[in-house]
Amino acid sequence: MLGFLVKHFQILSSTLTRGLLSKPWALISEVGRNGLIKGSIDIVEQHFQIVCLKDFLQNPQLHGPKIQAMFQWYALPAAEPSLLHLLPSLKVIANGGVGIDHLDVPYLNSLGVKVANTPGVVSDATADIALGLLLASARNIVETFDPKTTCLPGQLMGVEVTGSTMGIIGMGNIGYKIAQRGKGFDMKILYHNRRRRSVEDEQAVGARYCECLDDLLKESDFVVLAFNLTPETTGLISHRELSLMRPTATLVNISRGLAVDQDALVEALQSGTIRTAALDVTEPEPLPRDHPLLSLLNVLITTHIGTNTYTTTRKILQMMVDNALAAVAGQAIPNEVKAE
Ligand SMILES: O=C(O)[C@H](O)CO
Repeated sequence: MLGFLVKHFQILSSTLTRGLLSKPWALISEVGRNGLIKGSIDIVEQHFQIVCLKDFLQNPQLHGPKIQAMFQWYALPAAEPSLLHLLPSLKVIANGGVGIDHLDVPYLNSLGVKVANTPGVVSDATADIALGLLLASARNIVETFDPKTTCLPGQLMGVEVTGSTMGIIGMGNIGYKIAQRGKGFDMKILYHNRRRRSVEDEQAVGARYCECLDDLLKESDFVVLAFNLTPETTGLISHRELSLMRPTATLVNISRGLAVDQDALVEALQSGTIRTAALDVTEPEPLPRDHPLLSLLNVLITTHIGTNTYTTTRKILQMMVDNALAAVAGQAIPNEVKAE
């Protein structure tokens, strides 16, 4: 009997040591955006004890000193500087997604907090949305989504995607995936990027490098923004750039709302300087109900859904966990974002 109890006590204590008790604490900014993260949160719970921001804020003294990692998503309450003093043991902010424009990396680093993101895994789903927006906008898919009516010949005419020219600004992982998809539509691909891609990369998708952004704007039927938001790219597309685009052109934005001067865009859409815009990102998100962009018929807006698939969300969460575990263990973080 004694042997039985000792054995079970050993099993129980080792389970507790490996399991619940040994799990580091993590603060999670929100659980449940569209239920997607909620459905995948088990990935985090396997390795961390989590406390939601809302619960944490009710009693910050309770868990604050224990929290070593913070899981963060764009468009959800970012790590407020005022929060950070409540988290003296914080080692890492593991961001879900590739854009980290909402985080002040040098400041966080100066506090001893590292930042990590999830490049690569977001690219396919985000490129799919870019093409989805492009197609929907070109062919009036949303405007004509009414099975009770028939569109007569000559009404709501779209523009041809096959064989058209797509200019991609920002040819990182996501931009390149967009180019691959464009190739499937026999599109002529132009791109503008800080660094030119290799000749092999260009040949694989038939892309031509435009060192001069103006050339790309003038020649493209579809201009797709796929760059990271930085001080240099903030407001990159404004009055002058829009005026260079074709009156038949569409602007697709899957970057960040601040990449575009929205007032200039409203004017360009109202005056027919460009045909349409299709935006997965706006500033702010969501737009206030009385925002002029929402009253225009030639704009299509989705709600920052670039990465919102079950498959991609799980991949993102797994990568966030791997980044956070490495940071907590004091190891090299696989996808640390270093201050420039
Ligand atoms: O930055 C990204 O990867 C996406 O915008 C996710 O939010």
